[in-house]
Amino acid sequence: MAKIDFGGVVEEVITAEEFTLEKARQVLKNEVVAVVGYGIQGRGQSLNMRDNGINVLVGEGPYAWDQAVADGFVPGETLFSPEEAAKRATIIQYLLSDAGQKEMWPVMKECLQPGNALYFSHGFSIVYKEQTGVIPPADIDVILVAPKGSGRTVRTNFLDGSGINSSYGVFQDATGKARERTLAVGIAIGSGYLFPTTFEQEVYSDLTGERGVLMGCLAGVMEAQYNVLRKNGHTPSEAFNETVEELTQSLIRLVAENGMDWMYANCSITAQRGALDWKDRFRDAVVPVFDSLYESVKTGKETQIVLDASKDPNYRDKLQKELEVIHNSEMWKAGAAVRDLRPERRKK
Ligand SMILES: NC(=O)C1=CN([C@@H]2O[C@H](COP(=O)(O)OP(=O)(O)OC[C@H]3O[C@@H](n4cnc5c(N)ncnc54)[C@H](O)[C@@H]3O)[C@@H](O)[C@H]2O)C=CC1
Ligand SMILES: CC(=O)[C@](C)(O)C(=O)O
Ligand SMILES: [Mg+2]
Ligand SMILES: [Mg+2]
Repeated sequence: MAKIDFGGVVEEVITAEEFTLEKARQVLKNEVVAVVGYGIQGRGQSLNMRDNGINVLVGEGPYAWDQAVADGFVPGETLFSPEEAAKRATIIQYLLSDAGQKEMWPVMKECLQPGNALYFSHGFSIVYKEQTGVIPPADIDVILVAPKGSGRTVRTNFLDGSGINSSYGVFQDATGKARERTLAVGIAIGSGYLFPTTFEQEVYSDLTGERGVLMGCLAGVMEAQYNVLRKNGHTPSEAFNETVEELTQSLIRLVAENGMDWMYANCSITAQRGALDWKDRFRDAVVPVFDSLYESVKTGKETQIVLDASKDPNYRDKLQKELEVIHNSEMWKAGAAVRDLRPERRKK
């Protein structure tokens, strides 16, 4: 276990160099892993495990059955209904959508055998058990590996050799092997390192992060700035370039490469001075929003919103419409035009 100093706080992380793929294969050699739910995470994780030589079954309904077949899973051999896959496995990766996990739980519960491991990639079902009803029997392991990125990236990073970071946790250790099983699966799905968490810390931070800086806040502040520029007479190309394109094509890459100060260090004095002054104003302005977001996560209000929305049979159609509004907005149509003009795309 590597002890790593994260800005003065020492944490123990598991790297793929310490817990090697060879070791993961050894730990999992007598296990059958069923990935129940061939969605965004299920697909990425099962393909990576299969490529890593793990014995993987997929459990899926009509929703993504054809995709699983197209990816080489064979009906009756490596592809089954969710119940059948779960019954045949020793480690059950429960990767239905969070609302789907609640819905299917009465059936799934009956498929679990003593000594199985029930695996999640989110603390949602377990932590909000009053709302989901997901209460596993005492004689199984309940474990978590939560990749910190989209399932799409879990796969593409695996294919380009870079990997993804994941958090891991054990909620219930019935076999005495829960931790080892967790780490083995974590490495097998393509994690470059695994940092420790609990189901509760994972779900609180994840729900906050995606509603906040990673997705909701990011989209909101981009819209706000774009609209102000447009209101003041700037063209769409200018407003989009100054709000999104320069970020994704230049500045955030510098942050990813070497940190925030590196990005500042590589911009003009003019930009540095102004941005450093404005940074604190923006931070202070959004603190109340983030406080109320965290509260809404902790109290289960966000959970209820997700569960209620997913119950609507028209949810996917409604989502499609919401995404179309974004897609068809001037800002994101301008974005499409700007992306097509990137030198490397024009060369094709
Ligand atoms: N999407 C992502 O990249 C990430 C997802 N996670 C977690 O991984 C788990 C799986 O999430 P996703 O891959 O996004 O799931 P998803 O939305 O892609 O759905 C996975 C499967 O769930 C079933 N399903 C979907 N909606 C359903 C419904 N309303 N009722 C019954 N079944 C339904 C379908 O069989 C589908 O193939 C969740 O716990 C999620 O929070 C964690 C990290 C990132
Ligand atoms: C990709 C990820 O980890 C998210 C944003 O938390 C999610 O899709 O739930
Ligand atoms: Mg996440
Ligand atoms: Mg999430």
